[in-house]
This record gives sequence, C-alpha cells and structure tokens, in this order.
Amino acid sequence: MSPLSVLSVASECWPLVKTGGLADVVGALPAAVAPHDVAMTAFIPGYPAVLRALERKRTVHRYASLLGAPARILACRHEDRPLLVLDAPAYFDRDGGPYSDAMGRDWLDNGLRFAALAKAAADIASGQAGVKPFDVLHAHDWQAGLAPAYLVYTQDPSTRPASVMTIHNMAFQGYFGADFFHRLELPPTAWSIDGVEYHGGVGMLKAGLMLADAITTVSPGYAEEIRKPEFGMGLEGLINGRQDRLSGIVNGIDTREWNARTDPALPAHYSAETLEDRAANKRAVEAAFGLEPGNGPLFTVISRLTWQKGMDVLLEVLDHLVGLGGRLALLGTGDSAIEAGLHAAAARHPGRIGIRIGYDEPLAHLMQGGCDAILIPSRFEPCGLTQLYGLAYGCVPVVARTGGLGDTVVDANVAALAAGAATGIQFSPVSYEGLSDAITRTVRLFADRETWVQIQRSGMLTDFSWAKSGRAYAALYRRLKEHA
Ligand SMILES: Nc1ncnc2c1ncn2[C@@H]1O[C@H](COP(=O)(O)OP(=O)(O)O[C@H]2O[C@H](CO)[C@@H](O)[C@H](O)[C@H]2O)[C@@H](O)[C@H]1O
Repeated sequence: MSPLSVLSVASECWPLVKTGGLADVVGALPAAVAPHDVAMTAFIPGYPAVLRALERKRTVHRYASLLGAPARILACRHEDRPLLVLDAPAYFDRDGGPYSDAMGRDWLDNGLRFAALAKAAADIASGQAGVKPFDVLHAHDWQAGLAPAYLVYTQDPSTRPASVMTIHNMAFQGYFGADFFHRLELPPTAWSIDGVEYHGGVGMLKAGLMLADAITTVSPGYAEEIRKPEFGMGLEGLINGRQDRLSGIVNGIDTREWNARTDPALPAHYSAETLEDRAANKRAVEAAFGLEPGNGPLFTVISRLTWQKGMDVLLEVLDHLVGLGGRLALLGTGDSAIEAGLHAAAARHPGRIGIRIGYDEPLAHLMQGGCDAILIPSRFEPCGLTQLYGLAYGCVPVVARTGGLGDTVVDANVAALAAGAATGIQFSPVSYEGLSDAITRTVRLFADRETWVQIQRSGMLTDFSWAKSGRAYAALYRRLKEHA
C-alpha cells in the first residue's frame, strides 16, 4: 500500500508561527499521522518570520497573479518534514501578527489574503502548482475555508482530491461582504446558499463546511455542542444538515515539546514518581511573578484574555481565591478591559497575584511545570490544549464542563476518587458561583496531600499523546480516498 498524501493548509504552524492552539495542532499532525502511512505536507503563508526561519527553499510554481498579486509556491523541509509556503509579498510581507498590525488592528484585506492561500492550496492539491497531486486536502479554520470551494468550483470533479474541513473555533468565521465575491475568481454558480454565499456575503468557514467531503472538530463533545444554537454560532442548521459528515477527534499533545522529564524551560525535571522535584519549579514561578511563599495552591492561567475563555468571570473570583489562601500566576494577552481588571487585582493583592501581559512560550512551560492547578473557565472550548499540558505536567486542571474540557478531564467526584481515576475538577456553569465553588473544592483537595498527589499522578499517566487521534485522522483520510 503506498502512503496516502495529505496537504494540510492553515494560517499557523508551530514552531514557525503561533497565536494559539491551531498552530500546535497543525505543527503536530504530520508526525501524528506518519505512523499510519500518511505523508502529510503542511502549507502555510510566507510571513516574514516564516521565510526567515526556512533554509534551502526552492520555487516550485509562480503565479503572475494570484487573486491579483504575484506569488510563488516555495518548497523546503522543516524539522525533517516537507513544507510548502506561499510567498506572496503583497499579502504577507508585513510587520505585526498573522492577522493584525502591530497595534492589534485586523488587516482590512484579511479575506483576500487567506482566499489566496486557499486558492493556492486547491491548485497544489490538484497537482497544478509544480508538485505531485495529493489524495486529500485538509483545511483548518476559516482562513483555509475556501479551499474546498476552489476544489469544487475550479477543479475537474473526476480527479480532484477529497477534502476535510476542521473547525478549531466556530467563533471565527471569516465573513465578508458581497463585493468580496468578485475578487475570488470563482464562477457565478459558487454564489449560492449551497456554495460560498452566507447571509448576503461570503462565509469562508461556511463554504468549507458546506463543500468539504468531511467535517471534523477537535473533540466529540464540541461536535455534539455545535449542533445547538448556543454553540453553533449561526451555523448549527448547516452542521445538522451535514451531520453524517461530521466527527470529533480530540487533540493530542506533542510529547516531545511537552515532556516534564526533558523540558528545557524547567529548572527541575520530574516524573509522576518524583513529583516532589516540582518544588524548584514552583520557586522559579514565584520569583518570576513576585509571589510570596504560601501553603495554599498556586493557581495558574495561561490564556487569551477573552470572553470565550471566561476571563471576565475569573476577575470576579480573584478576591475569593486569595481569601482562601490561594495565589495566582497569570500569563495572557487580549481584551484591554480584562487586562486592566487583572492589573487592579494584582495591585489589591501584592505577593498573592502576579500577572504577565504578553506571549511567552518558555514561561508557559515553566508555569505548567511549577504551579499546582490551572484554571480554565471557558464558556466554550472546542478541545483546549492547556488542560492537556496541565495533565502531562501534574498541574491539575480546573475546567468548565464544556466541549473538549469535559471530554479530557475526569472530575474528582467521590466515585472517581475512590477508583483512583480523577484527574482534575470540572464545574458548571461558568459564573461566579460555579467558578468560586470549584476553587473552594480545589483548595480542600489540595490540603489532603495524599489525594492531591493521586490526582496529579492519574493525570500524568493518562495517554494524551497523538497516538489514538493520529490513527483516527488517518482512517478518515483513507475512507475519503476510497469513496472518492
Ligand atoms: N500568553 C501566552 N503565552 C504563551 N502561550 C500561550 C499564551 N496564551 C495561550 N498560549 C498557548 O496557546 C495555546 C492555546 O491553545 P488552546 O487550545 O487552549 O486555545 P485556542 O483558543 O488558542 O485554540 C483553538 O484551537 C485549539 C486547537 O484545536 C483548540 O484546542 C481550542 O479549543 C480552540 O479554541 C496553548 O498552547 C497555550 O499554552
């Protein structure tokens, strides 16, 4: 059996470019599916940092005009895997982040930038951009949402590859006005409710969900939730209509990057058998955040500071957390009102609450390796990775019972504790009462050392690697190829 070839297209890919969990997953997938005879090539935009980081790039295809601007497809190897990059200076040669300028303002032409990525992906996957055709095109989130549409409307149906659309976050849909349609170089038939049209404009995620051969999301729990209006964000009707194409495959974590035995960001390495060695990491977190020592749990939060992540509710419970003897080390960026609230809380509780506004990958590793519990009060969470990193590092997750959080953390209820199966604390609803009760439970459990260590160990011994999910993606690709 020859390996199945898959082109995975996304706007982020760890370690080259990352703003959130999408990058972790896109970066880890090629290695996850490789043992199952799937050869995956990632395809990402040529942001300046990406082009700088890559060596020995060769041009495999040139566009005089890709949706109006010249572009090249570059091929290279990165971390021993094939990688394709869209070098289109008019779209991607800019300072700032992948989606916004240095001030955090979204680029006005984000629709066109990522439509160009999607169109190039469809050309590559179909063998029209200087490389061999692929069996399957796997598109991630709205930025790649038009790729299945370009396959359907611009490629020969008898030879085009199968497609998968993965939802990492339904809240971002890539919606643009009707005028935008004329920039896409799609045939008029694409302007239809069964195509890219959505509420009188262009829906990029909607197009992918409507036209891909299969839809996945990143946990079974979220796959169920998005069928309901509270979570479907307007797309629940479409999702229900295509339910036979939908499945939930839970994210794994890259156990080479996240390994407490070897992590270069940790002053002290440890395992489930040597948890006492974490103490040195805790001292390092306390020093980094200006925290006084204490007997209660040291909580951490590593998050985008947004409504999705329940960070407004976190602000409400901070006095309660400190009142119970807890401390908090928080790392994040996001809404300015939430950042201001955190600064105020840190000023009220010096030595008890320390915050770092910004993005810092090594610090995130240290916090998982030194703090006692990670708070994740998300209102919705397609999968969530920080609870998985917490499990792997003995940093007990305290999570809202939603989406992938509910699927991956075993609540420390009486039965689970008796069975030695508990790995964290779940709570519901995401409100002052819900979260403050969860913090109270955590403080009590933490005081019972034996029980706490058992919870930490059970988490660390859980299999959160990509093994199972890599197999599930490979099986899906294979089914699609067979039924193409
Ligand atoms: N300030 C900071 N400094 C350093 N690191 C930081 C950071 N803030 C966040 N991170 C890191 O960014 C990642 C966040 O991943 P999540 O899965 O928790 O959420 P996100 O909403 O970005 O992802 C979306 O996609 C992923 C992938 O499918 C889903 O798991 C998730 O539910 C969905 O919302 C983690 O690796 C975390 O450590």
